[in-house]
Amino acid sequence: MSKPLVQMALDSLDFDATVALAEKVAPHVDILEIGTPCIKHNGIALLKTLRAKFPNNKILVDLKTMDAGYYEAEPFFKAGADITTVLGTADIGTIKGVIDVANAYGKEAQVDLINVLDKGTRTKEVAALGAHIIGVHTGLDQQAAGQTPFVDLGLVASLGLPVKVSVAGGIKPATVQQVVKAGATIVVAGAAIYGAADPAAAAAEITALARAA
Ligand SMILES: O=C(CO)[C@H](O)[C@H](O)COP(=O)(O)O
Repeated sequence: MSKPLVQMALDSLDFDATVALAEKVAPHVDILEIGTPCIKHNGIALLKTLRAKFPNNKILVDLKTMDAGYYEAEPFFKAGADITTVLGTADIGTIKGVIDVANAYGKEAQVDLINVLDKGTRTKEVAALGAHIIGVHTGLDQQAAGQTPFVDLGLVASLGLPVKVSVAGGIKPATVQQVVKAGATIVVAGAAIYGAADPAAAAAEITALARAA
C-alpha cells in the first residue's frame, strides 16, 4: 500500500497571509489546498502564485463545482492545479465534466460527498465514471453542529473501490492514525495546522503520524 498523503487546507481569506502560511507548511505536507472561501476571495491569481512558489507540492483547488463542470475547472488545471473538487450533489453531467477535463490535463478530479444523502450509491456511480478521489467531508458548519467524518469514511472505505479516499473535517493529531487505518489515503487538516501555535510543527507532526499509521 502506498503511503498516505497529507493535505493542508488554506482557509484564510487574506492573500498574503495565505502565501505566508503556505511558506511555513509546504515542506511538511504533500498537498496544499486552496480552500473554497479562499479561492472565491482571491481567485486564480493565488493559484498562480502558489504554483510558482511551490513546485514540489500538489495543489488542490477546492472549487466545490456545482454546475458547468468542464468550463469552470479548466482554467484552474491550465494554471497548474493538480486536483479540483466537484460536489457529489451536482448533476452527474457536471461531475463527468470535471473528470473529463482533469483527464484532458493529466490531473485529478475529487468528488466531495458533503451533503450527499446516499453516499454509498453516489460513490459507486462516480467511481464507475472515473473519479480519481472521493472526498469524505464533514464541513465547517457541520463540525460546528457536532458532526464528524468517521462513520462516512468507514462506509466509503468498505466499498473497496479503486479510488483514492480523502477525509476532511476537523482531523487533528489525535485522529490522524484512526482515519488512515480506516482507509483514508489522503488526510486533510486545516484548523489543526493553521490554528496551532507553530503551524510548521503541527504539519510535521500530522505527516509523521500519518506515515507511521
Ligand atoms: O473544505 C473545508 C471546509 O469546507 C475545509 O478546508 C476542510 O474541512 C479542512 O479543514 P478542517 O481540518 O479545519 O476541517
